[in-house]
Amino acid sequence: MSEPRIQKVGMVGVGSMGSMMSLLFAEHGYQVFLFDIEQSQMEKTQKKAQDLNLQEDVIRQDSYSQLCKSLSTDSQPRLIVFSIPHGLAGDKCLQGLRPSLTTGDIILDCSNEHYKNTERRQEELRPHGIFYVGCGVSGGYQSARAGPSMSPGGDREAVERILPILRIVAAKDDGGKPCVNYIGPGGSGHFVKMLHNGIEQGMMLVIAEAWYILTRGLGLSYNEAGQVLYQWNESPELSKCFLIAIGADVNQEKDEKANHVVSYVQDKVVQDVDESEGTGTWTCEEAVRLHSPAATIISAHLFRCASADLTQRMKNEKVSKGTYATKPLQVNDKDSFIEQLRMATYFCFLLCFVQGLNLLRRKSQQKGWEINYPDLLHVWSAGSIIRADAIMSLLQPICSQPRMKSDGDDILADQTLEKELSRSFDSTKNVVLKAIEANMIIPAISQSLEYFKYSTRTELPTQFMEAELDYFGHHNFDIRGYGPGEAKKGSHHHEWKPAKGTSDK
Ligand SMILES: NC(=O)C1=CN([C@@H]2O[C@H](COP(=O)(O)OP(=O)(O)OC[C@H]3O[C@@H](n4cnc5c(N)ncnc54)[C@H](OP(=O)(O)O)[C@@H]3O)[C@@H](O)[C@H]2O)C=CC1
Ligand SMILES: O=C(CO)[C@H](O)[C@H](O)COP(=O)(O)O
Repeated sequence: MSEPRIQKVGMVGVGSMGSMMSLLFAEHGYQVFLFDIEQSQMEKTQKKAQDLNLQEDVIRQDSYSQLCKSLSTDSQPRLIVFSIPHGLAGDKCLQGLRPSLTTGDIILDCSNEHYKNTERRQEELRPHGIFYVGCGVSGGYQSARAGPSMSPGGDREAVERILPILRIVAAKDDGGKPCVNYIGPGGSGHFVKMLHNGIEQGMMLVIAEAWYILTRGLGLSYNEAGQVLYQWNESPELSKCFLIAIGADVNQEKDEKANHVVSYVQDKVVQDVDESEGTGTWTCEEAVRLHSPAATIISAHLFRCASADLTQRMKNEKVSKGTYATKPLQVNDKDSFIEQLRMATYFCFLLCFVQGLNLLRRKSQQKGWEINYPDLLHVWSAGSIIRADAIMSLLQPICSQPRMKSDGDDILADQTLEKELSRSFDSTKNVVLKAIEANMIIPAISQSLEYFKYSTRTELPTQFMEAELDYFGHHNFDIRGYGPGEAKKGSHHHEWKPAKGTSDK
């Protein structure tokens, strides 16, 4: 006998994302019961539902228990979707819901939650037969309304039960295939979304630096910079790249007084330092813990943190008296430099994905998640913030190789990818050279270049560092010429300078 079809959805948290998802579910024929600790959010959502003639199906609730009662039918399961801040909010929601939850109920947490919280909650609820699915949702509030990219992870049986609904509401690729797939057990769905946001941060800084070079370095007007980005978005390497497409819009947008909106946006990103969002910080923590050199992603995160404290930057600038101020870029041929900048953007975007996927592979191996990478790339191929048609098409076959599943080489060892990176390498190098001459701010572009160089070379300055480590710390080293050896303590020590009063150690 087939499972009874879920017809009602509980939505906890109806802010930017939750309100739009409520309308999305309602539009697809589900009855949606809302609960938010902020009354005004429920009112606003109901108002929007009314405007869309969906008021019958978007119903406000006064408590967690009322919500659960309204969702009850003769046939299980009940589905409750979360779209709330990370951490404590999720625990409070569960505390409120817990007395009303019964066997078979499914919580679908569509918030950006730390995967360890997800796994803790799964453990707590599992003995009671209650399922907790951690689901990444990407695409911002516009996609939450039109159909987001979704990455659910947790108990397979529970995910299979709700996949039919998710397939209805999720973004669709050009062939109409829903951008939602089962990611894996435990907290893998939320981990994957965290990583998506890490890649997103890297890409966002790369494009922000390119914008800075175009406008501050080459002196393009916002309209002209917008035109360049529109063209890039149609170019073979960067085709249909969401962050470039919206970057073009951002440059063109004017307010009612015909001023460019972007011209008065303060230059600081604050959600990492006020901790309203955690995914960037968590990605960096994971990269460090997993010894995975996600250089572009980490540099983007640190840069955002530095940007947030404008007061301090102002003080620092006063001390340096503007000595390091940005200067116009010196280039002979503007158009050909813009083309080099486009290729540099491509180079760095590719490396954001490489760093993210390599990190995920390490985590997947550690946790035994067995992530299906082609399926994951498909999830990100429409609706998501990091969607980028040409890059996804390039990565799909690379990520389909069996080595992605085993403890094999990293993605950088792939020939096809190497071809793409090597043909954009010189452009990137020239952009870095010119930008540095002009005191441009390019942490993501320069770190991408450095990451690529040190990841693909066999002779590194660590030769000297390892010698110094052995000099003062007796840390040992491997001998050159005898193969790479393993990533563990070498067998050789040289007595560079015996400690006081000793002739040997
Ligand atoms: N905005 C975006 O583009 C995206 C956001 N996300 C994630 O989705 C989640 C929601 O984001 P967003 O909609 O932007 O956030 P909002 O702050 O706009 O909405 C969250 C809502 O949840 C409410 N809330 C907090 N605690 C509880 C609780 N215990 N019970 C019921 N409601 C509660 C909040 O109320 P109050 O304001 O009073 O705290 C608020 O109204 C976050 O985890 C975010 O990281 C994911 C993808 C994209
Ligand atoms: O999850 C998101 C997009 O995918 C949200 O938009 C989130 O707010 C992005 O913020 P951050 O870059 O700080 O993680």
